[in-house]
Amino acid sequence: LTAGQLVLVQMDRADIRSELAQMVSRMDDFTGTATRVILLSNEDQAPSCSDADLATLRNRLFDNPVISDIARRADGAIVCTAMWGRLETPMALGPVTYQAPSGADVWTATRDAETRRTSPDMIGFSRTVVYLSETEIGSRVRDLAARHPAVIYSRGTGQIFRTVRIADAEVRRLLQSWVDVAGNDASPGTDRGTGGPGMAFAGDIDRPAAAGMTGGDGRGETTTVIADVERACSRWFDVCIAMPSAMVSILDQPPLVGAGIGLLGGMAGGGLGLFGALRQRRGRSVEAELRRALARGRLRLVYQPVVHVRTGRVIGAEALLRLTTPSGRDIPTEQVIAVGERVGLMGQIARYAVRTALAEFHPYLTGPSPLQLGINVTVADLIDPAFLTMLDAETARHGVSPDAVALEITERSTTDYARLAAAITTIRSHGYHIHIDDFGTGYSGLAHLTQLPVDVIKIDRLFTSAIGTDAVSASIVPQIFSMAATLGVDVVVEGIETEAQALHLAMYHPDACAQGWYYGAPVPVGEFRAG
Ligand SMILES: Nc1nc2c(ncn2[C@@H]2O[C@H](COP(=O)(O)O[C@H]3[C@@H](O)[C@H](n4cnc5c(=O)[nH]c(N)nc54)O[C@@H]3COP(=O)(O)O)[C@@H](O)[C@H]2O)c(=O)[nH]1
Repeated sequence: LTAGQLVLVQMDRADIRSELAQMVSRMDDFTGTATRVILLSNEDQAPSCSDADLATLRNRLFDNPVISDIARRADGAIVCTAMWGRLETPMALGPVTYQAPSGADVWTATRDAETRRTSPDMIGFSRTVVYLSETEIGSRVRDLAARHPAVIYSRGTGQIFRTVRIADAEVRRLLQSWVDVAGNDASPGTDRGTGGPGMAFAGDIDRPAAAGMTGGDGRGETTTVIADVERACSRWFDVCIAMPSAMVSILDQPPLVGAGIGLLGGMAGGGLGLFGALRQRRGRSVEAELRRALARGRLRLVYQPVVHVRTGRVIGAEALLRLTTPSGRDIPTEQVIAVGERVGLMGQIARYAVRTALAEFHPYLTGPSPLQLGINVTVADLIDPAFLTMLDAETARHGVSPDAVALEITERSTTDYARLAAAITTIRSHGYHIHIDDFGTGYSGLAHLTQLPVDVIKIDRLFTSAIGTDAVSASIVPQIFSMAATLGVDVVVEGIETEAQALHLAMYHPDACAQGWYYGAPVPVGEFRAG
């Protein structure tokens, strides 16, 4: 086993402890705000869901950006919310994921593996349920955890609430077992748990689950193994955060390297207890494909028409990324974007998309009746001045007016709304448009939307799939339209698939624009028809 095959990444413990302390203090902020809002709302005098009650809840919502909605519950169902008003059909609350010692019910964020959509955390006590803003929490946690993976869990029960940059199910399971062993005896405050990783390590090292340490398939993949963990717990709430403080990356291992790693783990004992193996073969192969495709210009774009509902006229298009492997396998775009986000390639993807889209779609963006092209970018791109410089250069190069380009914000988080709002203002002053994508799933907090000077909101297909049915989510669509009218922004309805949905739109929202398979699937530029 040569030294070159093992890289030990030992992070600075002092750094990690200070980062943990900050994270715990942020968590205390969120939970403290949610608790205050719940207690205040429980004491309100007006009857639940009366006009006066909803008005009070709305004011409270505007004042608390970490909350994305405040709801009243009765008989295990949400009956009204500050954002959506009284629901015609109460929305049943699923089983709680955790009951805090205080008696509060907690539903933790769930992420749909298929759609990658995240539902927010909710905390309920008595008649009030607050929805924590996924955007706020996610971005602050991601901020602080930018350099480290982390797992957030209950000290009382060891239940994992959330993992940050720990995607592999196996590691989650192993962290869970570490939490089970070490979590219960952690003392409050930002001190290191006394259980220590060695305890879990002892049980895990020989298990087949540690297969990452047995050498893989010898094709030279990298395996990362978490070797040691630091953690800190809130003094006030039942929440702890654990971060790996040492990781071992095994590079280009020959088939028998695992034996060596096992030996190293054995020698290091509790101090460097190897207690988890990360196998990310699938993720890594998508990453490798993505990197190769970016380097060789093999990423493709397809274009989906956006139509004006009343006239049926194509008024624009959205550029959507496609990755096909040399062997002809299409990798789902959701997966490509997830990997791009995880490995920090989104900036490159956005630049690639801008250059490619303007180069191949520019004939539709110039001339007497230019279309408008939506290009997906992240918040990080919007606030990067170099991105705007590149965009200006590319539009000028292809003779495209900035007015024909809309940047669609796909990332569901931001670190700083004031900064994002300032960046949006600058970009719009150059003539570009800003669209909020997937409205209803991310930036849905009213308080946030009013801070962002955007041109269009695109209603997520999650809601439009219910159009014309009796589902609760269908009743949300008219409310989004009235909110958009109040804010003076236009609406694009996404995911229209059927004639019935299109007719419904034509009847009730004829001046909206829409997108979906009914009007046209995403196609390569050569197959795009504007007429
Ligand atoms: N940052 C970037 N994100 C990108 C880019 N290209 C795409 N994306 C985002 O990836 C997500 C998945 O996109 P995709 O698989 O392309 O799916 C899009 C459409 O194909 C699909 N669609 C369109 N019409 C319908 C429909 O009628 N029914 C239905 N079930 N699906 C439909 O929806 C996706 C469009 O989503 P949106 O962007 O929200 O309008 C997606 O989140 C993309 O945003 C990229 O270059 N950069």
